[in-house]
Amino acid sequence: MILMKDIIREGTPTLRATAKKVTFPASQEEQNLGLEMMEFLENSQDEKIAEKYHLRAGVGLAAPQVNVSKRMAAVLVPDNQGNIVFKEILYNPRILRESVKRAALNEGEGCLSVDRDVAGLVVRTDRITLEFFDADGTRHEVKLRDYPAIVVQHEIDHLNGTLFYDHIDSKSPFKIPENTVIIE
Ligand SMILES: OCN(O)CCCc1ccccc1
Ligand code: NI
Repeated sequence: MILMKDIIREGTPTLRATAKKVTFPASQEEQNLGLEMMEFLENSQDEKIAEKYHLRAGVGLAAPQVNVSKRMAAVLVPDNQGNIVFKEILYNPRILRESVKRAALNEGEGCLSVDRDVAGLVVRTDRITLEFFDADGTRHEVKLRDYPAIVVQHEIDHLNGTLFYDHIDSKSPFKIPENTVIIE
């Protein structure tokens, strides 16, 4: 199982690298990694298991975070009632369309690879059309908005070596740009 010790932190080069596309069908190793990343998210969101294994709660995990520079990520997004609204293992995720409207989480963002709080709004796209492939190479296209869309953008950033705080306006971190919805 993936533990916090397996998650690389700032300063580890892979976190700033551009990850490589997966070719299909994904190898057994790539399929196992996808499932292990999803298992980590489920464990991290289970109070008892998270406490037992000292896991930080995560709603997403990208392969570069476990030092594998491949374009794959797992997302497990709950709503405010704890019901899962988006659960996928994404291979070669790609944003096809972005709304003009922007969105940011009211409380900012964090990252399992960043062991410090970085305050400020992370302004992203409110609605996206996402293309991704599953382990068999089957193409999927889904429309996402608000929190699930924010999480997917955070994970795709990891595949391009971008971290959430790269988006924060250091001069005025809490300024709300035009046409931006704040998500509680
Ligand atoms: O890369 C995933 N990870 O660092 C866990 C945190 C994910 C995440 C946190 C806040 C907003 C969007 C996504
Ligand atoms: Ni992250």
